[in-house]
Amino acid sequence: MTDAILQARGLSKTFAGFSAVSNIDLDVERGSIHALIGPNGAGKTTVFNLLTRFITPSAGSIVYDGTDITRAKPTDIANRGMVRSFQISAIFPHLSVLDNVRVALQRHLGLSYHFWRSNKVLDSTNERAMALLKEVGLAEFAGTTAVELAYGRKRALEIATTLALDPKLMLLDEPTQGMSAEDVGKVTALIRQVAADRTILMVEHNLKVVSTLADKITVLNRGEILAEGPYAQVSKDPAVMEAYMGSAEVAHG
Ligand SMILES: Nc1ncnc2c1ncn2[C@@H]1O[C@H](COP(=O)(O)OP(=O)(O)OP(=O)(O)O)[C@@H](O)[C@H]1O
Repeated sequence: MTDAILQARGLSKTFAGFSAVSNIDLDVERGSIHALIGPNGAGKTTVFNLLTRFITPSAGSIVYDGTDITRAKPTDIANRGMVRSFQISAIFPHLSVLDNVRVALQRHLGLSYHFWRSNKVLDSTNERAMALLKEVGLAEFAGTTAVELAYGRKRALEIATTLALDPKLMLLDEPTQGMSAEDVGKVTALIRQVAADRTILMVEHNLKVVSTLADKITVLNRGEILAEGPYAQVSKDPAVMEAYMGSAEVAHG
């Protein structure tokens, strides 16, 4: 029996008559890493925006963890544990790495700014913030100003601030984009680690990352699902190969 934490049915989005996403059914299994791939303009970002309610579907329904969220507010969804990586991870560049995670924790707890400023409350989040930094391998950078972090470590900090919201389902938007091969390897390992007791849905252009991490891959093309399954299966699918032919992503692979 399947246990989908996220289920979309007949999801569609039309922009001024242009059908960006049409009639998509998606099942994200609890505890899995699920990747959304496809050539440029395939509709991946639109699907992410629909699932997280940044935009409203023209048709279809979305059920998250047993609740219909088709009309829910993005913040309600985040509070229920479906968190998109950049949603709270606008890193404050001039705060320390530790303070960035503490701010995220305080936001999760819904405490007011003034309350947050009390030393007692700050101390109480210290321990949890340090644990999160440890989890993403940034403990030794706790006192570093965020802006000074190398690029790969900034993404690790983003993941830590996302983890601060205690997500059940994390949506990662191209987590390895623009990274050196070394950083790609590190972030891949980090994603695998944080996925141990969570579900991950990711848009990712790097096919090597996808092939390493994803349990299931949904391939989008022109707003529709072209293929779905494990990497070994979809990568041999003639329709997928044709859709990728001549597209930039092949080079990334
Ligand atoms: N707000 C909008 N208004 C009009 N058209 C849009 C809007 N957002 C997206 N589109 C169109 O919908 C299609 C899908 O775009 P989307 O950004 O979801 O694709 P994508 O797969 O994320 O592409 P990329 O890999 O280039 O980021 C594109 O043709 C795009 O131009």
